[in-house]
Amino acid sequence: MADVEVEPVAAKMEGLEVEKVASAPMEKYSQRVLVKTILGREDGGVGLLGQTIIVGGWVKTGRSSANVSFVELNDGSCPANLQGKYVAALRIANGNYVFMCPERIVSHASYIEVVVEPHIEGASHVTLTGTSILVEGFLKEPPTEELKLKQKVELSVVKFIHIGTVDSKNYPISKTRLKLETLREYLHLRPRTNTISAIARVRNALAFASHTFFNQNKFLYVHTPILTTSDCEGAGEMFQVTTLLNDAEKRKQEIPPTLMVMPGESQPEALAKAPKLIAGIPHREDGKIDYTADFFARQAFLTVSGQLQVEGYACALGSVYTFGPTFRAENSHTTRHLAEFWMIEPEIAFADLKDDMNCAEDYIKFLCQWLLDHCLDDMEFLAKMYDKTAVERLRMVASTPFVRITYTEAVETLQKVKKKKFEKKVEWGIDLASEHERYLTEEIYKKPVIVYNYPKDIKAFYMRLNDDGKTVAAMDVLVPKVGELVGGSQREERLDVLIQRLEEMKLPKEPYEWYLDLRRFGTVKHAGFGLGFERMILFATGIENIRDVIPFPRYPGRADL
Ligand SMILES: NC(=O)C[C@H](N)C(=O)O
Repeated sequence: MADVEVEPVAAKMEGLEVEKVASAPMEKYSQRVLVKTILGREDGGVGLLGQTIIVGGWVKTGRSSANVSFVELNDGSCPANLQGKYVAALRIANGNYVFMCPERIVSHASYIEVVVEPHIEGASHVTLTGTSILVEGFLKEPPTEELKLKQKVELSVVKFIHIGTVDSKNYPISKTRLKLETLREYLHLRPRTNTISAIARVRNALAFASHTFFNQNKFLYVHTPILTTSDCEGAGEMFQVTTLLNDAEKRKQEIPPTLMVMPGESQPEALAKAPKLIAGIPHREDGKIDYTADFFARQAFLTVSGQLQVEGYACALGSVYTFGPTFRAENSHTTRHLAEFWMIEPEIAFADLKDDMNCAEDYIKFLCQWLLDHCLDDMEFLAKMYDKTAVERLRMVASTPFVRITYTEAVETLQKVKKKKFEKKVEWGIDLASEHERYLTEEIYKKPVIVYNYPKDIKAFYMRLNDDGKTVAAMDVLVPKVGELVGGSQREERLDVLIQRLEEMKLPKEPYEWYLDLRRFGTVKHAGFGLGFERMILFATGIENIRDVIPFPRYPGRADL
């Protein structure tokens, strides 16, 4: 509830019945009522007639003539929807009603008309797209029956509390429909668009749903580090951390010896060359500055996955998960890769691959159902604009058992495909490419597919070796539109086998000593997976490019803003 209850004086002035008005609460920490608080009510705001309220937002579109001005005010609280828009519409007039886009607004209380008498100060400054306004007015009934069909309440302006003008010639997003690609140039302004704001709400809902799912199932949320020396995937796709302390003076301090690894060099090779300090800067024996040791004279990287660390917590607390940004230094320019992306990684003690697959399937279904229950307006808007099948897909995924096939079966199935020629030939042992993954889910099974028991040579060292000696207990969840959504495995809990796997893969043992401890001291079978959060949003919304589903995408060449 608001601490400030505005007296409905203006309503009285209009001769409205104001004895019994429900109140539209102001935001607790903001000086306005959200449009959603009014229009999101079941009665479309009727119970609030007579209330004096303050709304605030940014003008979406506006028009004015000699005696009529009209703007749509977007406060970001409501989804655009199929019938119209959840925006406040401002009309400055004392004459007849003017509709902005009547055909778009059908029988739905999706925006508020805000009527301003011409004498109101500021009335002529509020129509430009991008203008911010905070406006006080009272809710009244639209004057005609026809209008009442379209909206239940309108706001009659008493005064403008704030007007933030806009330099409209230079406002980059003043056009109503800009391509998503163009909007990427304005990452700071694009959340004002219907699409990006809908995606932001879907993203928020999926994050909340994730925490809900894992907490309901008694998983503990663990924060794993961003800076680490552990290469979880052992693939060397890590970004290195350097400091801006290039000034030798600043470095004239005792810096401990460090391990130096140059590109193309193994850690043992690097170890063989003892480090030297010259003017406080770590130098290699060959005289070159050791730029790799720039995290206070040690190496550090941005994490590729929180898995290894979260395993430590699983091996103490049972079921845990981590959720945070992860980084991959792949020079990928596809629509499905980012250099910085978010991953949700549950890890379960006393669990095997089957438990892992069950958990992943239940979790994905839960997310889909959550969007249907909590975000349908946004989902329908996105479906209408970008992918007609998106909502249907959510319903299908939420209610249909996923297909489960081994990698070997997947390869055999793909080899039988006559209709399509794959760019990459399907042979046992290959890493399935996106074209194969999508063919399985979109053409053959038409639903999510879990492929498990992959060849050990294409998977990470930590995955449990199967009895056949050729495959590991890994699983990927593949979904239509996206391909791989989840990757996970049962972990190798046997110390000797794990050491052997590290050796086979020519990975140094030393950096993983702490990880091996988890097998030395009270090892248990355990399993986990990682769900690429942005890929989940792509899959849910049908948006084509992953750069549009994260607020500030980072990809090769793009880290500004
Ligand atoms: N937690 C996981 O199993 C995810 C896996 N480490 C990956 O990055 O794909």
